[in-house]
Amino acid sequence: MCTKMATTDDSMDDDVFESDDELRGRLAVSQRQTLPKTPSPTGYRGYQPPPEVLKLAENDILEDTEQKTHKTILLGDSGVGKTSLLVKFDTGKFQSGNFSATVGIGFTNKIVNVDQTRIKLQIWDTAGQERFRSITHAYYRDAHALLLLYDVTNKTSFDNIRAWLGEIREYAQGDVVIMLLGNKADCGPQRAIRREEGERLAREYNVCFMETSAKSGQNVDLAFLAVARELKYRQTGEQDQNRISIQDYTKEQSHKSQCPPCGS
Ligand SMILES: Nc1nc2c(ncn2[C@@H]2O[C@H](COP(=O)(O)OP(=O)(O)OP(=O)(O)O)[C@@H](O)[C@H]2O)c(=O)[nH]1
Repeated sequence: MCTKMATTDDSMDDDVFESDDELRGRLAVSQRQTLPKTPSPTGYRGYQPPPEVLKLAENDILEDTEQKTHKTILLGDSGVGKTSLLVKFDTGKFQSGNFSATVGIGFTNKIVNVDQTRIKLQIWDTAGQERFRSITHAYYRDAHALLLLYDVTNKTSFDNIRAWLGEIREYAQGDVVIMLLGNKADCGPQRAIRREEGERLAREYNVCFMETSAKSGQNVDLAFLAVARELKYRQTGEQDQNRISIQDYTKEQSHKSQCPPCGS
């Protein structure tokens, strides 16, 4: 179903802060005081990375701990599918049904292979609701990459992208990797924003663009892979020989996506 249900779950378990004492101090205390305890979709205590990720970590724990972590943040209006995209990437699953808005912020670690190098992404899922904006601003500053989502069935979420990009300019580092994603691309009949409009906006702001679907999985892995590639090659200063082919691959796979060179 493409219809966004307007229910809100004003709650967040502080489990998402377990591995980050600083966050625990900054955020969780106030939330614990004011909100009932129901876990946010990505902040659950029993979280286990998929077996292939665990295996990678077992093989070379030393290297992984020494490896640079790339802080990657999902941004966009409430209901555009940030949590769903992350859950799909992380678990391969899509949970349809009642929409429960994210409260606060939480992260998931993922390792992505880019040309025999493991790139560690620490992916933060933020709450899209306006009232949490001041919390999420604090996280922009040290972000290496931002995935900015709109919902192709929701014109307001697309119109708000300019405001989001303004905030990014204000709070994030100048060299942050930005990927614009038009999510819910599976929703044919309800579509309100054409792919070309997304592409045009991305060109205007000189950012990468793809259409995605957390439901069908379209371009979900590819979006994170493209971000990891960009981070890797920026970090090493090497030329990405496969960059062109990734863009071609994106087009061929979906006929619905485009990734102009980031920041060029
Ligand atoms: N059809 C379709 N529905 C989607 C897709 N992605 C998310 N949804 C649905 O859209 C609703 C909102 O998704 P969420 O992932 O919770 O949105 P969010 O951006 O995390 O929202 P906030 O936590 O409030 O910021 C849910 O009902 C999802 O099932 C998609 O690609 N296709």
